[in-house]
Amino acid sequence: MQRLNETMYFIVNPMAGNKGSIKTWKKVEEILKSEDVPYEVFFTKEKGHALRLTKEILSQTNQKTRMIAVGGDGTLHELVNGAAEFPHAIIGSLAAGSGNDYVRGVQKTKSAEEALSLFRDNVVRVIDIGQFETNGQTGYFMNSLGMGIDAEISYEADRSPLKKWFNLVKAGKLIYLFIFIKKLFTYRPSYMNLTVDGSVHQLKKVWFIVIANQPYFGGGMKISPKSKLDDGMLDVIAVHDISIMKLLTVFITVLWGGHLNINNVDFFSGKMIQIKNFGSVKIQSDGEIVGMDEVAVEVMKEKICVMFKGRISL
Ligand SMILES: Nc1ncnc2c1ncn2[C@@H]1O[C@H](COP(=O)(O)OP(=O)(O)OP(=O)(O)O)[C@@H](O)[C@H]1O
Repeated sequence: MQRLNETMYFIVNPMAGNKGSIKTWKKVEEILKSEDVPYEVFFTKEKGHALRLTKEILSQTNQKTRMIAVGGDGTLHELVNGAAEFPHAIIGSLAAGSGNDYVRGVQKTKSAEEALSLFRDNVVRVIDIGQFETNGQTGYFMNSLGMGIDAEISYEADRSPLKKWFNLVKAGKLIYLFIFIKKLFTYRPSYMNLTVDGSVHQLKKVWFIVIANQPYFGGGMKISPKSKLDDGMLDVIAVHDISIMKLLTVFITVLWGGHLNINNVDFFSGKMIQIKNFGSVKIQSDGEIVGMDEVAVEVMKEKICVMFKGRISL
């Protein structure tokens, strides 16, 4: 059996959570020091740096190695993409971003202290992830991939000068609500072909299609309540042919997962999924924009090892 590398590796995105990640890291570093836990820390300098650091660290060892993202789902997304081809990687996260759906839906810890104690206990499991190909690029997602208004909101929120102001008054998530309301009146739902394990669904006026590996997306919305991390399947939620008022109902009921009872909120489950949009719309993967209009997704069964608290079957 492979030995465990005693050193824990932390990759901190200093910009995550309006720089709140630094505060989280300092608190955790104090505990690590006071308890003599071996660790190394790296601070990212730009987008893409966490992925490169993860590859560099993992290529220098073949011992089982704990790689921990300190940030939000964007930082975790980079760690997963850097680690996916290294079977000795073990993934964890200290929630310090604005969404933190990975910690909410996969790792299931409620505080940094609890997460740290989980990392030290080293309770692990191997889970599925999604692999996508879009516009000639491939990558992985841990939480979900979406095409439609969700990706357009992500894109605009990240670039909005208002984000800084919402963050300053500690209401960072409100930028997404603000842009959602704006998009309700400007976004044009489009025609999409959705193929799930060979069955083609021609959908009109699609607001968005999300392919989920775990229940949560968008910072706490229970988009796919039935998703399991180890079933070798991905779940697909397609919202189409509904009025703006009904879409608002979807965005309220999704908070507890009640949206699946609404007409034209369709649910599918499959291993290979393709979406083709007729028009021009963005694609997000764990909240990061990865492409446009056409994507092929496949489940990678039991691809990655994560630290995990909770029941064994989700
Ligand atoms: N040093 C850095 N400077 C700027 N951006 C960075 C840096 N390190 C990582 N990033 C990028 O920051 C983005 C946001 O990271 P993350 O999701 O972890 O934080 P967040 O606060 O939850 O952000 P958001 O509210 O945008 O989701 C990611 O796209 C990541 O690649």
